[in-house]
Amino acid sequence: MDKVFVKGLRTSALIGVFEWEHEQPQPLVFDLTMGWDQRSAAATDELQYALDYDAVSKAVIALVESRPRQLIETVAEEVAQLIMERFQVTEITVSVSKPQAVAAATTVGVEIHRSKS
Ligand SMILES: Nc1nc2c(c(=O)[nH]1)N=C([C@H](O)[C@@H](O)CO)CN2
Repeated sequence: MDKVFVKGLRTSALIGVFEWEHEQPQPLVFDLTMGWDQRSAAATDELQYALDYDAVSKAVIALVESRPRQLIETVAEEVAQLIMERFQVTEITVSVSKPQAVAAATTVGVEIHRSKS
């Protein structure tokens, strides 16, 4: 299937298992790859037939910054479910990186893939 992607989407989140992590926001960075048939958008040249990556990005930032969570797995799943429901996406890969989590690593994170069969 065709894809629409968003890479390196920066958010500021209260995220982590430690108490201080719920007081001090830290960056979470998202890579999203979404299945989307591009033919209608290409044939009409109209945004209404495209998966609007700007609207997707704003929705992800609003969701991530809406409340504290412990695990990045939780936020990855919530992002996948939100995009699938709100934007009628049937297939998505969500990668979440937490660059300040492990001092010795450039970044750490999780990646999930969800699809509606
Ligand atoms: N698989 C995960 N491992 C860990 C997480 C997480 O969200 N998923 N979180 C932490 C802590 O919050 C850590 O980031 C603090 O540095 C540890 N392991």
